[in-house]
Amino acid sequence: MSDSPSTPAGLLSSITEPGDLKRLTAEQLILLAAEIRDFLVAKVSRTGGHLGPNLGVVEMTLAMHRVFDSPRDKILFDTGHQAYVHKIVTGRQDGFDLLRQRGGLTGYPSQAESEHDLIENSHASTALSYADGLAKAFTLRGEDRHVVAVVGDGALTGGMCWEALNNIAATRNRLVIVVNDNGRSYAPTIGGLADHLSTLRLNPGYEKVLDLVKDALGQTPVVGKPVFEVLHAVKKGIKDAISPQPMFEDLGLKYIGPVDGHDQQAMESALRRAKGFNAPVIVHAVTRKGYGYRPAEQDEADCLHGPGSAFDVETGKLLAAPTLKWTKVFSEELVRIADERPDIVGITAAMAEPTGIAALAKKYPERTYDVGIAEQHAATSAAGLAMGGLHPVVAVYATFLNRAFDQVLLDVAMHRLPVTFVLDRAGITGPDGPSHYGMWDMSVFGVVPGLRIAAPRDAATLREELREAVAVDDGPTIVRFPTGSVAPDTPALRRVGQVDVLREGDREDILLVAVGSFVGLALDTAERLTEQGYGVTVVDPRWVRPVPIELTGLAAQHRAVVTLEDGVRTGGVGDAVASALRDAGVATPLRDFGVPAGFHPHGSRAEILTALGLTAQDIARDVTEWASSLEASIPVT
Ligand SMILES: Cc1ncc(C[n+]2csc(CCOP(=O)(O)OP(=O)(O)O)c2C)c(N)n1
Ligand SMILES: CC(=O)[C@@H](O)[C@H](O)COP(=O)(O)O
Ligand SMILES: [Mg+2]
Repeated sequence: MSDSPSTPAGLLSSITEPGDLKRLTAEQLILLAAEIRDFLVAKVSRTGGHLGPNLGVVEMTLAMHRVFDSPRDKILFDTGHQAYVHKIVTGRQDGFDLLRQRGGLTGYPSQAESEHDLIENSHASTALSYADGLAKAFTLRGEDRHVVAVVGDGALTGGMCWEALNNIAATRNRLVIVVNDNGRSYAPTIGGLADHLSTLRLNPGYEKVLDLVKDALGQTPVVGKPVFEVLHAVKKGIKDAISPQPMFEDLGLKYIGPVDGHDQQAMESALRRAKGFNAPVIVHAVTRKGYGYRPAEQDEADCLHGPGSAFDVETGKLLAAPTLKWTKVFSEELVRIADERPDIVGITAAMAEPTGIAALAKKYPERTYDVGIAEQHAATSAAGLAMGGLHPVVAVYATFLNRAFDQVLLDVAMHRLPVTFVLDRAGITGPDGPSHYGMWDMSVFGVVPGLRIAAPRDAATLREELREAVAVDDGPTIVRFPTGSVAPDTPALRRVGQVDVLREGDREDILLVAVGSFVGLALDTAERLTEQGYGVTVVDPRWVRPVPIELTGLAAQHRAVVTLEDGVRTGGVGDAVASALRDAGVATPLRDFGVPAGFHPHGSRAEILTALGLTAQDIARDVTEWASSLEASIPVT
């Protein structure tokens, strides 16, 4: 960047690396922040993405990159959805036209994109643990490098943060924790911690008062120790009077704040002081989610946390016509069930609106619990609720239940407790990338003794299987469905025990077992196989783990079995069906189709499934090739 920065209009285009920020004047930084906000709104309004969180961290991110030296110093983002500004100032402005699209920028930090990025996992409450380890490594290797971790007030409600803080407080490593306190996850952040932070947040920045005192004292001739003692006494008095924050200091952590996170100079001053401590320190920044863009600031639901697609810049409203979403079908049925069943209670992990629990909270606030971003606690708290005679419905995104496996296994299932986990965004989701794919549950939780998993294929079976799930009183259940618009209802021709027969061929050549949202794919595949001359039966087991025993009988009547699931193949439903056939002595050959175990790049759900060969055309081709290899056992007329 030239020594004399370009005209204000082109400031942003002149920023190609963090070093370019260090030459800007205070006035230019204000102009740059405005340009960045315009850039964020312009780009995200076309692609969708996490607008609210990123509008709230503009000054903070600029300050971090001016005070610290990335990538030598490491700046970590908890959850990572608020790293767009970081990407903008680290040479990736051009990539925002393809944000969250296949082949384009990811919506989270990405090591493949930049040496400035580290944490790629979009699951909350991990950054402080990474930071603890990284800071220890720098210290042990004798490297004079700082670690900065940005953690939101929502993420701070996650237990891992407190495990990390407990360890960090026992070190003297160079670690600056920036608490980005905007008072919200999606909705206002809940719990005692949130209340404590708001106590701090609502008091005037005692740091400002302190600076004023310092300035005043500074005019007198420096008298050394007595001045420091006076200053310290004043600071203690101010602290106790204005912003008691023993929580962090009792942990042994230095605390700076609350600081106005939109005051560039104040943020830089706080970060420079924190950097100078050369020890763990918390900088408590108070920000506003959606800051600087009225539709986001005024969005009471979630400050335009993450519009999923293009929206109108004037209003912030999505441009796409609304469709019936799986979540809404669940939400409405849950309220109907709650009307009939006073023992039904709902639990959300800081995602009441996105998971549909909000409707229950609206009608039965006393029977709905937001536990914060705390899925492990949600599962075991649900176990407690069940021990108390209630039937909890825990609604989370499928991917986030991964972290509560032990709780589901031993706190819920081992006690045979009636808890229903409703997993939204199950299967391949898309734009949020691999740490958001809900592809593991049917495999991981499929091994839990006594746990039953339902995978509805449409709205009618979601309602039916949700009711069946909450009727189970001797163990946990999972009901899982994908992101997006609900599939059209596919009525069954008949039901064999638990299993719905959806299509019958003129011969019993191939039994196609379709799991949940893959029923449509299975029916399309069946049509293609029929054109090849095969007789194809399509069935939906509905309850997929444990495998319904009727499948073994149906398999024995056919020459081949094919399974299709929107979940990881390894240990998935296909493997479970194969195991059941072996146990039943049914020798019918089986071919399973599912998501290969791996971290598949982001894109649209359709693009990713196509790339994985999970299309009717690809599957029919593969099945035909496979069947011909079996030849004698599957004659084609
Ligand atoms: C384990 C986990 N649960 C839920 C989510 C979904 N989620 C994404 S961002 C978010 C809110 C984060 O709030 P906060 O940490 O305060 O960051 P902010 O968006 O306010 O900047 C949630 C719940 C997640 N990413 N990870
Ligand atoms: C960062 C995060 O975990 C959520 O904000 C997620 O991006 C939301 O996904 P949906 O858009 O599917 O609700
Ligand atoms: Mg927040």
